[in-house]
Amino acid sequence: MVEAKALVKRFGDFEAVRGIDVQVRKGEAFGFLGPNGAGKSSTMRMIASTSPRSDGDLRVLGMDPDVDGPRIRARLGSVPQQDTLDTELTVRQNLQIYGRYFGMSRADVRRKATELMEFAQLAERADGLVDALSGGMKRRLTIARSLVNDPDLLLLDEPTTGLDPQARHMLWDRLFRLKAGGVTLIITSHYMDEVEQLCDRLVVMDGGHIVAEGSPSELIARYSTREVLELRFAPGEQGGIAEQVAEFGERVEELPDRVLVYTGDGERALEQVHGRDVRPVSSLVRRSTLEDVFLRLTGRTLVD
Ligand SMILES: Nc1ncnc2c1ncn2[C@@H]1O[C@H](COP(=O)(O)OP(=O)(O)OP(=O)(O)O)[C@@H](O)[C@H]1O
Repeated sequence: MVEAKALVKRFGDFEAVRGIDVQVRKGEAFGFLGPNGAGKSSTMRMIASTSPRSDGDLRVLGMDPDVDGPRIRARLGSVPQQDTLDTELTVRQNLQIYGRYFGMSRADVRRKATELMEFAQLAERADGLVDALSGGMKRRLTIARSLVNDPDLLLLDEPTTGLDPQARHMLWDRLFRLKAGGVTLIITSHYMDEVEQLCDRLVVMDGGHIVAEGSPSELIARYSTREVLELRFAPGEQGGIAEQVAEFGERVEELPDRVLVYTGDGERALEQVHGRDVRPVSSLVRRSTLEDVFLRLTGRTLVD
């Protein structure tokens, strides 16, 4: 569906995307995970064929965006980071106007809008103004709108940023349905849980580069341990702790607010910590996540 080789995006002298290779296969959910500024949105805009590449090679749905931009755009759906809904129109009108824009007949547009409002769980709000919708509803409507042309490929740039947990789960559920229906999804996110839940494969991006690629479980197995023990200390008491607990894990990371011990057995490590008379104010044993992968690869956390 997408094939990029040595893809570059420059803004003046600044290289936002520094020669990345990416392949997205039909029917998969593919993620770009990275912090703000990693180059995810710039990459998405090139794939969406709304921003020209500066260098390298790019094929989307088998076509070159430089040559076939309009044909590519007619076959993909794009959900940008910021909603661009017409807030003074109703839910139904937003969908219908978009359908007309794709050249659909009035009857088709009416049918499609009804189907999409069902899908987005917005049927009850059909004739209400967009302005009155919650953030989660607006996002669902933006996704519904991007599906008007039955796209083969759906691009979602930070789909749940700013939404509360319940709204995020509802939106993930809709995305799972799309995937089950055969739509290829490309998702950018700086939330590791989002990528872990939704994506079959992902690339980790940092500073315009791809620093790792694989399925969530492959990346965790390759770059982390099964469990992590998180230790938090009273203000000013964390100094020197990392050295004291280093031998209880395969690796120890010291963050400003906690010490992380990477180990196959977190409970055992916690017993050892207590045995050493180290007294954290709180401790937590959890499984490894993509956040740990990112920390290992870059020395930084995803969300500061
Ligand atoms: N139009 C532009 N002109 C100049 N610099 C830009 C432009 N768009 C993006 N950049 C810069 O390119 C870098 C990558 O931005 P990009 O938006 O692709 O990152 P991102 O990973 O999507 O992060 P975010 O989640 O903040 O959008 C950033 O340093 C950004 O400031």
